[in-house]
Amino acid sequence: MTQSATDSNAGIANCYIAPSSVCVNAAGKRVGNGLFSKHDSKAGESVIRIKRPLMASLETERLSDTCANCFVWTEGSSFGSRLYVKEGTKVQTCAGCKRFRYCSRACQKEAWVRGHKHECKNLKHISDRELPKAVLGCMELLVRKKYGLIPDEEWGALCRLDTHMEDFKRNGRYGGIELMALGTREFSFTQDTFDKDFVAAMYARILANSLTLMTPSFDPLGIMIDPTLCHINHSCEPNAYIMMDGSEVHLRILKDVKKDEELYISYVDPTNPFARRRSELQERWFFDCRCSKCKRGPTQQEDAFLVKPEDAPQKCKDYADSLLKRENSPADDPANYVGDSLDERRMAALQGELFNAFAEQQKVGSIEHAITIGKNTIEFCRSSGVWPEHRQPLPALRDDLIVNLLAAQQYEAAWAQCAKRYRHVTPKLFPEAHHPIRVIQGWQMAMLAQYLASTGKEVAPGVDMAVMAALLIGNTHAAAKLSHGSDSAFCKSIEEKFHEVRDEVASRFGSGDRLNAALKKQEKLLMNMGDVDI
Ligand SMILES: C[S@@+](CC[C@H](N)C(=O)[O-])C[C@H]1O[C@@H](n2cnc3c(N)ncnc32)[C@H](O)[C@@H]1O
Repeated sequence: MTQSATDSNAGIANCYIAPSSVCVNAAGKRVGNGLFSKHDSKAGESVIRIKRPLMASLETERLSDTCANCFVWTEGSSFGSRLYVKEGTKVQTCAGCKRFRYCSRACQKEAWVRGHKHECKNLKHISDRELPKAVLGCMELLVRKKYGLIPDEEWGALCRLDTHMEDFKRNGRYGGIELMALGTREFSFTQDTFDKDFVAAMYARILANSLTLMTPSFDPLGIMIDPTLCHINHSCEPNAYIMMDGSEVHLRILKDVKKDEELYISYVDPTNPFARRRSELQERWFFDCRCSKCKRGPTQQEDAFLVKPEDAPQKCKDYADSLLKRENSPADDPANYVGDSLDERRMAALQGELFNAFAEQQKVGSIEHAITIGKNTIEFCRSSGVWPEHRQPLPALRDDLIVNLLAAQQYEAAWAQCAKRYRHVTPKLFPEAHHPIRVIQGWQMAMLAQYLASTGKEVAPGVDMAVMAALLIGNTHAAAKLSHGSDSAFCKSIEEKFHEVRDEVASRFGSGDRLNAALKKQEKLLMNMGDVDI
């Protein structure tokens, strides 16, 4: 076995593959596999560690500012919270292909040995052509296989992944796949090794099975595929999640699992309502979800309104009626389905309108415009009298609004939204203190508090932003050990900040009762700030 095979399989000893209870046919027979835990595992444990996924391919926009080997994103936008990226990190273009960039000679060398030396000259001729990430990823796999750089065992596992060709034929994407595969075969100079049907199947496999390549703060960078990771089934109430640390991929435990329990990640945003989750899973992964949460139906908090649809305020019903009269009413999209009664269709129409606003907020070019959409839609939800703070897409709208306010340097307004989220949204959506999204949000907020402290402005009466920052960094520090792992670059950077901030507040309050009282006071003020209507 080659070095790369040994490395990439280094950390899967804690799990095994066996028939899954969610992959069953109409007769109830188990027809697909899943990944199971070999031992009792506690929340925060890493049960799989893969040095690098078999294939990873960056988004076109990330090729210019991200290392194609270790995936360090040099230009990230998450306001001050990306301290795990070493200051001054830059990427340099490969002089040959002029497409990929690397942050160091060591990264360039690693990529070269892994297979880039065989594709660099091929890519050189087409350096001015934009190629989709799936094409680049597929080219990489084909070239590495052609030159014997992927062990048979791993290649076999990759080839056993479902191509979903029949599904692609049904949804009309098959033609596009054939076309892309032709280009992939030609650009990679692998016509002598693989026939066109094989390449089309591999391309389809990538589309149907890849996971999102991301930073430790969940900024999407591209796609990745790995035969081991591809055995993990989906659940809308997952007990595990994938976390990246540089090029390393970990499967970490979210909720304690017992020996022989199946491990699940969520392929989609599990905080979305029932019909939206299922529709996304069907569209992108071609299956009807059979997870424990879906089995309970649309009865969970993510499907609840503040009042029953029939009790919605008349003003809200009138507005929904105007949406129902539209030719393409959002209520007709199965992803917005709430129920068949008129009042439920009204709620479906409202929901569709909100998700459209969210899409618009993400699409518009100007930050100011995105802020206006975000604020107006949030205000609409608040005044509707039916929309809970934690029902999507309201939390997603607020998350984006915070990012945009930070980009527009409207720090106090961003803080107010963060306080609202901290108080009313995060604990509902992510009840576990070590939930990685909760940790990322806490860290972002801590950095914002630290910045506001440095301005010396009084954000609200009695608020001491330096102590607030210490409170938030302390909480994040403890939780990040579980969410990201003590050895991760992310956790180490928090650790450093934690010591720095703790020393600072200790110099003002000592380290005993006075400090605890100061922290408690700020926690209370933070809760009050979260209660303000915005
Ligand atoms: C990436 S594969 C996961 C591994 C796969 N079960 C196997 O045997 O290789 C994704 C496929 O697993 C099945 N699957 C995953 N999660 C599921 C769920 N919650 N309910 C039903 N099927 C699921 C679907 O067929 C889906 O297309």
